[in-house]
Amino acid sequence: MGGGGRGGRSRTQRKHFRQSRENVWKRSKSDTDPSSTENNPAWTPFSTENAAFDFYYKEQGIVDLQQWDQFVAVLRTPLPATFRINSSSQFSDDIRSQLENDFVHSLRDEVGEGGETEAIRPLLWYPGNFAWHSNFSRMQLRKNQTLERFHEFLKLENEIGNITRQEAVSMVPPLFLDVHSDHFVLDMCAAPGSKTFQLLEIIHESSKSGSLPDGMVIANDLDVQRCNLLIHQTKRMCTANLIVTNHEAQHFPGCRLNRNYERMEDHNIGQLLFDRVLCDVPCSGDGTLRKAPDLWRKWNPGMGHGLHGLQILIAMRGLSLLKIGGRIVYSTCSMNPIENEAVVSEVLRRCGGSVKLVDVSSELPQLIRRPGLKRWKVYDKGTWFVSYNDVPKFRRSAVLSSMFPSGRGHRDVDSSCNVNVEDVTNGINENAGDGVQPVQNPVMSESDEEVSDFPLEHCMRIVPHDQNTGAFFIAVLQKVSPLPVIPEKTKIKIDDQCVEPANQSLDDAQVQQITSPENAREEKLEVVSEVNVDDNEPNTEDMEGEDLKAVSEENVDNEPNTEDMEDDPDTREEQNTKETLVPDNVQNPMKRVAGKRKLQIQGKWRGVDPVVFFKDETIINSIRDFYGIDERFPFNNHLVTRNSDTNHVKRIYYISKSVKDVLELNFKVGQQLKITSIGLKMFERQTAREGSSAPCAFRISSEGLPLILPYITKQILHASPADFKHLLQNKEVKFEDFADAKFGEKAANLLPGCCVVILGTGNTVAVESLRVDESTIAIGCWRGRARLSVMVTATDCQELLERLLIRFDNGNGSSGHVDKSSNNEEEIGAVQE
Ligand SMILES: C[S@@+](CC[C@H](N)C(=O)[O-])C[C@H]1O[C@@H](n2cnc3c(N)ncnc32)[C@H](O)[C@@H]1O
Repeated sequence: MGGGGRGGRSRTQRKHFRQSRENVWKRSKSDTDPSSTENNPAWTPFSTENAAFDFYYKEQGIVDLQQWDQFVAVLRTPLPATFRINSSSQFSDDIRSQLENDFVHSLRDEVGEGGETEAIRPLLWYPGNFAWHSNFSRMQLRKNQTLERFHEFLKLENEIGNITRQEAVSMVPPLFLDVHSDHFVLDMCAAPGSKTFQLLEIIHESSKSGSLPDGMVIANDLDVQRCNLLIHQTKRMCTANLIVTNHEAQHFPGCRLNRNYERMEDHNIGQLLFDRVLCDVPCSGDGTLRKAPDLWRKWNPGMGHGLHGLQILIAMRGLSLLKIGGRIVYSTCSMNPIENEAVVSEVLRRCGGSVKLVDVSSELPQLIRRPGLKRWKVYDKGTWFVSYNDVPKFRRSAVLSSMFPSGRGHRDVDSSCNVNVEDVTNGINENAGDGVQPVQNPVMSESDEEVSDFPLEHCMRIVPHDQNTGAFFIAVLQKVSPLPVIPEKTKIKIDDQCVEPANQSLDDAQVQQITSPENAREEKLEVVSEVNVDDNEPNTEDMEGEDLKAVSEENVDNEPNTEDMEDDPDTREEQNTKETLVPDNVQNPMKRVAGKRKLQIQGKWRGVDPVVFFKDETIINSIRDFYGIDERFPFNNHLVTRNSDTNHVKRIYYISKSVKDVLELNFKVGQQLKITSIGLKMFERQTAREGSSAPCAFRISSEGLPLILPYITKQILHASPADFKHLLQNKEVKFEDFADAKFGEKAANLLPGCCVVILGTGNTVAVESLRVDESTIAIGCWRGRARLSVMVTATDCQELLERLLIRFDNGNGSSGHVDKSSNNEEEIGAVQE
């Protein structure tokens, strides 16, 4: 958390920021002797002392002074690693039983002192006990040999998507959103996507095999590279109900049809409004000090001040996009009241009774939380202010009335417009910044200390020493009526600094579409290419608040080994995706420039792959016929591509009805949404080098298989566990080498090309009559001239083998280990014959 805002930095600021980070590392490494600390879990190369921090938060009273020592002592220790089982995974029960029956005992025996240590245990407050706490820090998991098997398990399951490594407190906000499977949810600041993943899990939880929930999630983030991380994270979920967008949350498009259009057209949605909004805003991130100890050196009170204005704007935009009766959760991983209670108060003030703070004290009762603060002060340049009245005029551009409990004075000053979004987005506010050292004798202003009139005790503060976590702030708000209307004449300039008047709000339910500055910046060139996400996943665990490296744009998607496949010219082109500058006056921007990739345009967004409905009947019919796809599986308007040249389509994505409705609306409103990723990769162009005798040019992707599986009637085989395992272990098996000769024969009788192999129960006679349901295990294969080859990644093979071994427990001593040697690290493909 709190790493937000980098997207708005200028190049020079980014350079300074990088340099200062590097200096922190250099300084701190030379301060310490790594050899003596290597295996010490408490070791950190950073000093965890910061006098300004103690001074500031003691005065703010975020914890009772009697508890201060305990609070900071815990804050200075490394954070225990926590993780969550994906509740919608078909393997969630297997994983849980593996944890309970194996790891709980083995880890306790191995590392528990005298056996009493609870090495790993479920977090009782998480519904269904899907979330788990370990007593080991990330460093311990990496370094401690006895934990190796557990660490490997976490890494593998995380990669597959069966579990997500995520900080415990970061799991809390989505739980208070009360999401239902038919909800439209907006995750405004979503990257790297751990909460988006949770939201998707909830939406998918009760879906039956082959059906999709009615709801959907739009995950938005300002930062393109972080968006790519999010796409990678959520790809593990295999969902057709997700759109990823790339906007400034405070300017998120309204997508509202005008009234004439509404009358003329029979459409599903007239405006993009949401049932739930998650507003996990960029913040100073001091709640993550336990996992990001370098923050101790950098921390100063100004970090929070600098983000306050942006946080209000984002929350207000979220509220304006929320349906009446809908819920919004505002959260930060900061402990600073200026980013928390002050923001909530200002939002309530602006909404004038149309929004209420919800008392959720009876929800998740096992989660220990503390009430929000009702009183706090504002610290600026050596002075504590208890009221805005005492702030000298020359400091009023940095110290805003909205920062105070009463918010008094905000009507006199256009407070939010005084905040430079560029600065606040960066977390750098020169005016508000303070030195690290506290002033020895701070001045206190004269006025009486203010107390908020709002029921801020309904906000939740989670503190580290209550349940051995990081710190978090959460407020749950409900929109009970339309937001206050803005009189026509006060619909003020909408520029980078200010979306709305300081004391009034734009409600999309009432106000016609606004022209956001972002919409106007059509010329912004950012290459966001179709699923150009590195499968060699950077560890996105707990990335909130961390500076992220760019994700490779090279497409190493879930493709079979290219060595074995014919080179597809289109693939080559897409893999070399790089921004190509096209002169502004170019007539047809989609035209190919010799040897270079065309500049993609998605509506008004240049440099972004377009989203196009795929309607090529010839291809669709060939796919339907080849796999015998049941007519009940809806194709019409559910297929999209990211290539407007439909003759060269490489991948076809499947979208749910909810996503389709949003996409259709987006076309009608002039493509206001800048879509980075949409839907589920369902089909992928594929030919074998052995000569493309395959009648269908498209294979089914591993992500799409679970959804379409119940509707496939051709090119499908049921294998006995022995043959299924044989396939997974060897990756390619000659037809005559299968244990079950009939199976080999059936494989040989398939049409050449992609096919699906389903794991049977062991009885070779009965397997054909098995019904496909949520528990069915199936893999994509390639029927070549003489053999079957699996078309899933080595990691997936390994995971499936482990599951098989646990399920069937055949006791033959086979390790089930997959030989990765003949393959590219990630991919297994149909092998040349
Ligand atoms: C606290 S992190 C979000 C963590 C995320 N919700 C999760 O659980 O993985 C804040 C995010 O806000 C993004 N951000 C910063 N300024 C933004 C803005 N103006 N609009 C949208 N996103 C923004 C940052 O790129 C960052 O990814």
